Amino acid sequence: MTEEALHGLTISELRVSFDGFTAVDGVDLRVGPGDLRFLIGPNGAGKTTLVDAVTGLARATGSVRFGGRELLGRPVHRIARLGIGRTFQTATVFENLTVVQNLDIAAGAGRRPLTLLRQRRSVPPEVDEALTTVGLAPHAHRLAGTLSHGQKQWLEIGMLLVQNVELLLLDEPVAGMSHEERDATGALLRTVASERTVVVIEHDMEFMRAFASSVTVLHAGRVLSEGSPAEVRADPRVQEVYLGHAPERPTAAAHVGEEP
Ligand SMILES: Nc1ncnc2c1ncn2[C@@H]1O[C@H](COP(=O)(O)OP(=O)(O)OP(=O)(O)O)[C@@H](O)[C@H]1O
Repeated sequence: MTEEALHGLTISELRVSFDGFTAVDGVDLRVGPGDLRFLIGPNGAGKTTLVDAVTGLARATGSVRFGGRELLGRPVHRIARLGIGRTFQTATVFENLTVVQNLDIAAGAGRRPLTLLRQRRSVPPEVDEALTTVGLAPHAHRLAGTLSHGQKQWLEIGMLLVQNVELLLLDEPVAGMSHEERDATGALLRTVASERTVVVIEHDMEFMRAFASSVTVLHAGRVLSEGSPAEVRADPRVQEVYLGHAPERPTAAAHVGEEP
């Protein structure tokens, strides 16, 4: 098996229905390692449901393969053990523990709770590395509850890194961030994506244009368009979905995602 076949994400004919309503309607998606794929689309397009299906939270039919293994049908914790991790729009960190303790707990999922909480003399190397990667080394001993919204998101990404997650699925990681935090997050995602597979659900089109290496547009549970940020911006179908009408001039494509 090639390196790419081993680590890429391949979704085929994915379907998720809720009481007869089909939220994800036959999606095919291929994301290779080293890709920073943005998943965009209007509200209700099925983005979160797709990620729920990949991570075992939503029952689905079709196929989702990662690392050469089928994920559909496995329980959530087994999917996590295969190196798949996600973040939610609201960061889920332990607010009363320090940054380094949060990372330590994530890194030592198999260790006993008391061992984890005991004060350590030194920081494990993978925790140290994650602290530096996500830019939280200067805040290592701060309580996570005192971090800014953006810093909490970075901590969550760090918690995935210390678990050796190879496929990261991030739900609107820059929502509510300042411009500086957003740029720092983009740079972080690029670093992370150079060694892992990263899928980002996003509504922030400016952020997408600045940092995506490829984009998939979902609409009504289906893939509407796919390509580079420039290619999807130039796609009249994408314009129509976002603006409610086809662009009058090709240059209007520059405004995908902005209010008409
Ligand atoms: N548990 C559920 N039960 C019934 N319908 C659901 C459920 N979860 C999602 N849906 C419906 O499925 C559709 C897709 O929702 P989903 O949250 O995946 O969209 P989204 O693209 O992530 O939207 P947003 O950008 O607003 O988060 C919506 O119509 C939603 O109401």
